[in-house]
Amino acid sequence: MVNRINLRGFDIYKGYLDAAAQADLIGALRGVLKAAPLFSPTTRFGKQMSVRMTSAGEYGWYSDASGYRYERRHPSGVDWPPIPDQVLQIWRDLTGAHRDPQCCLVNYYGEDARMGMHQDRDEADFSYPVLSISLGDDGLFRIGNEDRGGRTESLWLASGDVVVMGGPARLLHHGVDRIRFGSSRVMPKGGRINLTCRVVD
Ligand SMILES: O=C(O)CCC(=O)C(=O)O
Ligand SMILES: [Fe+2]
Repeated sequence: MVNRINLRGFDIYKGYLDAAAQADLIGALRGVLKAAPLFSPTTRFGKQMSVRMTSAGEYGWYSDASGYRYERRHPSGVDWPPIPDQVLQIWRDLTGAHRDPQCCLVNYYGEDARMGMHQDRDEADFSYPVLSISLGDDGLFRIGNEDRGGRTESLWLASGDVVVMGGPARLLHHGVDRIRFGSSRVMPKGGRINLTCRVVD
C-alpha cells in the first residue's frame, strides 16, 4: 500500500513500487550500468565521494576539481544511456511537470557510503522538482533547511519509496547519513541505489 507523507514540503511515497516493479526497474538499470559503469567522483576539494555514480539521459551529473556540473558524456566518452521508461513513467505520474527529466542520476551506496547535506542546485530552473527513487537497502535520509545548519528531521527510505522534492521545498538541504547494509534482498550483492531525476537546462 502506498502511504504518502509530507515532511517539510517533501512528498514521500512509502511503498510506491511493489516488489515486481522494483525487480523490473533493477533489471532495466542493469542495462544502464553496463553501458555507463559506476565511477567515483571527487569533490572540488579533491576528496573522493563514498557514493559511486553514473547517469542516464541527455546529461549526467559529474564532479571533479572544477566543481559540480552536468556533462553530456560519461567519463569514458560514451553517451549516457537513455532513461528507462519505468523511471519516466514514475516522473510523469507523480510530478505533473510538462517536461521529462533530462538526467537520471544513479547513486550506489555500498556498506560505508553516505551523502553529506547539500542542496540540488546545478539545474537551471528550480520550478521543476527533483524526483528520487530508492531501491535496495534502507537509507537514513535527513532533511534540513534552505540555509545551511539548523534543525533537521530524518526518516528511513526503503526499497520502492519515492520522494518528490519540489515547490517551496526544492532547495532544502538533504543527505543520507548511512544505510543498513544487507537490509534488503532486492539487490543480490546488497547496497542501496537511489535514482534522482532532474530537468537540467
Ligand atoms: O540517495 C538519496 O536518497 C539522495 C540522493 C541525493 O540527494 C542526490 O543525488 O542529490
Ligand atoms: Fe540531492
